[in-house]
Amino acid sequence: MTNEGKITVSNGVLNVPDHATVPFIIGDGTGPDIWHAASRVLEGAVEKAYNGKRKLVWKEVLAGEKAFNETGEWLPQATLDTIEEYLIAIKGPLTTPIGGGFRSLNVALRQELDLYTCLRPVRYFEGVPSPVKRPEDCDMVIFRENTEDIYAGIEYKEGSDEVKKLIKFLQDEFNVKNIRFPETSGLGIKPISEEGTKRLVRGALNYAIKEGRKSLTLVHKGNIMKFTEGAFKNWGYEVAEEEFGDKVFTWNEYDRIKEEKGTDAANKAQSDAEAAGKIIVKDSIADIFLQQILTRPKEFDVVATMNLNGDYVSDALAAQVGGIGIAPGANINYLTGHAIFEATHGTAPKYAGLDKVNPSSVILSGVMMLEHLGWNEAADMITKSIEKTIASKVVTYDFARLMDGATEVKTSEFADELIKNL
Ligand SMILES: NC(=O)C1=CN([C@@H]2O[C@H](COP(=O)(O)OP(=O)(O)OC[C@H]3O[C@@H](n4cnc5c(N)ncnc54)[C@H](OP(=O)(O)O)[C@@H]3O)[C@@H](O)[C@H]2O)C=CC1
Ligand SMILES: O=C(O)CCC(=O)C(=O)O
Ligand SMILES: [Mg+2]
Repeated sequence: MTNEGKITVSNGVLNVPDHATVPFIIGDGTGPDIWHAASRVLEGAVEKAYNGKRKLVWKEVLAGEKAFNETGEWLPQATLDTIEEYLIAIKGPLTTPIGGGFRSLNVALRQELDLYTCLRPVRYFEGVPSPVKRPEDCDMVIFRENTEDIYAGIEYKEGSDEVKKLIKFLQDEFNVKNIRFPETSGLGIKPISEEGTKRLVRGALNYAIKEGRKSLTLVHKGNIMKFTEGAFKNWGYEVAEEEFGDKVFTWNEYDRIKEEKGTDAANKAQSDAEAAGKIIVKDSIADIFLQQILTRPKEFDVVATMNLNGDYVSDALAAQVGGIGIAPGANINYLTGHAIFEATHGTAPKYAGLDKVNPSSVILSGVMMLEHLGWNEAADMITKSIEKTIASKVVTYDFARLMDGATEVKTSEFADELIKNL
């Protein structure tokens, strides 16, 4: 009898039936174009890898425009309940209006399900056009905090009663004098907590150890935002030293040794730690980090940062390895086992319905999902097929416009080619 149904978790271990039901959100804009291509590739790989023994059974759940048109709600409770129940889901991008209107549904999904890690690996596929000379030097994994920061949505519109009250409170109670134009300011609040930081950095360090990575960089703007971004840095070092002991060597430790015994001793301690395979935990201020990932990418490996920095860094790093068309991701709660896999890019509305954009980001998010389920044979098959297809220069518009001698194909044709090359 076929083992089918829900993916469950017990004692932190996933129990994946052979026919695993996976909820999906089709997404807005280019979402349907990409989803139809990606789902075929994922199904094809699972079929081929396991001769039909294993199967992904899709279960559609609604969010975004489709949900609004069918139910009058942008993010129905039923969608949250189903993902909560089925544990693992995959989604296309969802539109968020700018400067007003409803708040991001993508962010809401992460917050409602407490998917506190946004995991975005950035690696180069041979042959992909890139703006840098050695894109293969960029091999990083971003751990972006996914539930806090200014994404919490605590912000007040210029001129509103709330903003007037809050500004008056800050002026009267805290003697705040440097709101430059108090009559016409909007205000946003940036919560960053010890728990939020530590669970993110803990996940990043567990990942770095499991995957044999060399370093973890805490990216922050703690010189300016001392009690939010600066605290993130301090808590990050704290969790590394208190919970990971001799598996890590931190720049805090380096500074302590330098102060006590001098620079040579500190340098030796770091190189001994590297030779012993310890994870070097360091930090970088966000502005110089953005320069150094371009000029010296080999120095960075796993990266842990807050929500807004992580958003910017994700798209910047994606550019280095060929762009947002090939930038996968996952939103994960390592404690409950819940995860939603999704591309880094958005809905690219100008291309909606044209069967044009690159489906690789969602396909590679699916590869991450297969790996998460332990279906590594199917995952590897897709990765190899992407490598082979790009090497043959059969690509979508985004790569074709930057490649000599490329054959430009549509989204659906690229999926056909991937399936052929499985
Ligand atoms: N997680 C999510 O669901 C996300 C949702 N969004 C939302 O998406 C909407 C549009 O956002 P926007 O800032 O324009 O960013 P997008 O990522 O949607 O698109 C920006 C540009 O990136 C390129 N691009 C995007 N997707 C692909 C793809 N699959 N293949 C090839 N190129 C691609 C296109 O570049 P070119 O023009 O050069 O061809 C496109 O014009 C907004 O409402 C935003 O809030 C944004 C990010 C994430
Ligand atoms: O939610 C959105 O609309 C944008 C989200 C985003 O840019 C991201 O998650 O990278
Ligand atoms: Mg983004």
